[in-house]
Amino acid sequence: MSAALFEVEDLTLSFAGVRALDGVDFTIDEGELFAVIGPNGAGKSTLFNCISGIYRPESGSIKFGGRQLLGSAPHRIASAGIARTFQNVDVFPAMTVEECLLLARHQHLRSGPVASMVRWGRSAREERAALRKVTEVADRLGLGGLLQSTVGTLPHGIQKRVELARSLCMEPRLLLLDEPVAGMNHEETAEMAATLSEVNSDLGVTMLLVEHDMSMVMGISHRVCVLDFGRRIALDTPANVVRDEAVIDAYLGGAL
Ligand SMILES: Nc1ncnc2c1ncn2[C@@H]1O[C@H](COP(=O)(O)OP(=O)(O)OP(=O)(O)O)[C@@H](O)[C@H]1O
Repeated sequence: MSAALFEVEDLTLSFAGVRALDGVDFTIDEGELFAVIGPNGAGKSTLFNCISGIYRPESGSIKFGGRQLLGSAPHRIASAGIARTFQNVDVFPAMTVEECLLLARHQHLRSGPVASMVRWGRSAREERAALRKVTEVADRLGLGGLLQSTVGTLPHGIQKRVELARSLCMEPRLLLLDEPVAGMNHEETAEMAATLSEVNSDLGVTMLLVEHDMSMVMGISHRVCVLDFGRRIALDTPANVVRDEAVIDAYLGGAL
């Protein structure tokens, strides 16, 4: 890990007088697996929506690779190298896994529509490269044998994997993971945690994880930021965060 890849400074946003984010600061290093936790209503989704350009904060700064992201449209933020997954599975149920992943990959194809239709020259090469990338990502996530399966017929845990694969096909430098194990059983959760760890360490994808499953968060994260009522109340290693008095109070000792 070296210089900070991602910097959030003094981020503030209110909804009808409720401070959803109140002067939040943190940085994420290149290669880091960084988690944000907090009780319901702490501001985690608001933070994600500010980073992906869906909400515009009242004040503060969000920098990625030194570049200011505030004011950029969501598609520009995505093409800058920030991909995200959603709390609820957000995949096209009628598509095959392969089609779903190719669609994500198409963001990287530079050929115009005419060349794409006749599939020649650069377009044909890009198409082959896209298929190679999709197959490589699918194999890594254990989806290699399911490329021709229809997404909507697959179990929830596998659909969450397809969603992760889709975001990895975009080759992000930063991956925002919104509750990646929500609704998963114990076994699926353990498998997803292992996959995220591998993707982080083997592919070097920097990750910002929001998750309620504390044992999963504490097991795979390098550092954990804790929000409560929109304020950062702790930022430390998992081992120190679980001992932090303010964190224990915010969770009433229940979740940790
Ligand atoms: N679009 C909105 N309009 C009004 N209030 C909102 C909106 N989005 C969030 N809030 C409020 O902002 C605060 C933070 O909500 P947020 O959804 O960010 O919390 P969270 O930590 O993601 O919670 P959860 O764990 O339940 O998903 C809450 O008080 C919430 O009611």
